[in-house]
Amino acid sequence: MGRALVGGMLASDVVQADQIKVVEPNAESQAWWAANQPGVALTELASAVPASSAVLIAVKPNVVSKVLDQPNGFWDGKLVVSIAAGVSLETLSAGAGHGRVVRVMPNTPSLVGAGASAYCVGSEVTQPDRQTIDTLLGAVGLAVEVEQSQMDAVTGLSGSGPAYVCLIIEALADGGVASGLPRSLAMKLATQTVLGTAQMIQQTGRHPAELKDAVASPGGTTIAGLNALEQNGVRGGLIAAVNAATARSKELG
Ligand SMILES: NC(=O)C1=CN([C@@H]2O[C@H](COP(=O)(O)OP(=O)(O)OC[C@H]3O[C@@H](n4cnc5c(N)ncnc54)[C@H](OP(=O)(O)O)[C@@H]3O)[C@@H](O)[C@H]2O)C=CC1
Ligand SMILES: O=C(O)[C@@H]1CCC=N1
Repeated sequence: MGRALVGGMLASDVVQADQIKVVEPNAESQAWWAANQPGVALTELASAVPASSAVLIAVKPNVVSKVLDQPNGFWDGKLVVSIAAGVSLETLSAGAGHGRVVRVMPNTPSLVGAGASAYCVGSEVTQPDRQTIDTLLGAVGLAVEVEQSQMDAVTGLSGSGPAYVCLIIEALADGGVASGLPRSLAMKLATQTVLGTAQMIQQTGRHPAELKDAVASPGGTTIAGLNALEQNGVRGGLIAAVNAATARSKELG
């Protein structure tokens, strides 16, 4: 996720590579950064943080407190931003030793400037800090401020959502193959159908149910397909997926 955010921010020109320092202990990941983002410096936490105004923590949730556990005053004057699922503002504040902390839930389409991020802020976050967050996240897609109480549900919906949509696209393509299309054509058509439908909903502002009805001709193909989806519990399955991921985000916290 850290790669997607940094990649998206660099592509949008909101930051330059020489403004970013990456701390990454994993040798394979270090090699990835060197090969794919050669302008970004790989360094250690002890030298990166003192030289930075803002820090983005993109490690797994159970590692966040370990990363924050540094000598007294280490995080003073730094805007500390975490993208870890379930990790609360209170945990971030306790680890950083101040309330200039931001909890963000981004998603992977940030890599191509089409992300959806929600964030909530700690007690000492200033208006300029909010602008910084809006600028950085806004550069890679939609950025909205929410209440912390909404973050687990955001995680279950938009944080995990790209995986659900990928599964849907893959399954649509499988259906095309099962119905006789070559794999590459089926994948192309499935992907463009999901993209185009999302754009149509966004640009027309019309309700998805209305747009769905417009596709279904009486006695036609679409209503036969919709009937199969309902019989197979797709709607209930997606609702259950968001609920399960929301519950898991609560557990991680
Ligand atoms: N993937 C996604 O779509 C999203 C993820 N997130 C959040 O982003 C965070 C990262 O997730 P994800 O990118 O999937 O996980 P990854 O495991 O791919 O990335 C985490 C990276 O942090 C490294 N790391 C481990 N310990 C440290 C440390 N002490 N200092 C610096 N780096 C360290 C890991 O190395 P190593 O592999 O050696 O452990 C790894 O390269 C999680 O908290 C997750 O909840 C939020 C939104 C969406
Ligand atoms: O699966 C996860 O835990 C992370 C958080 C949201 C998306 N990926």
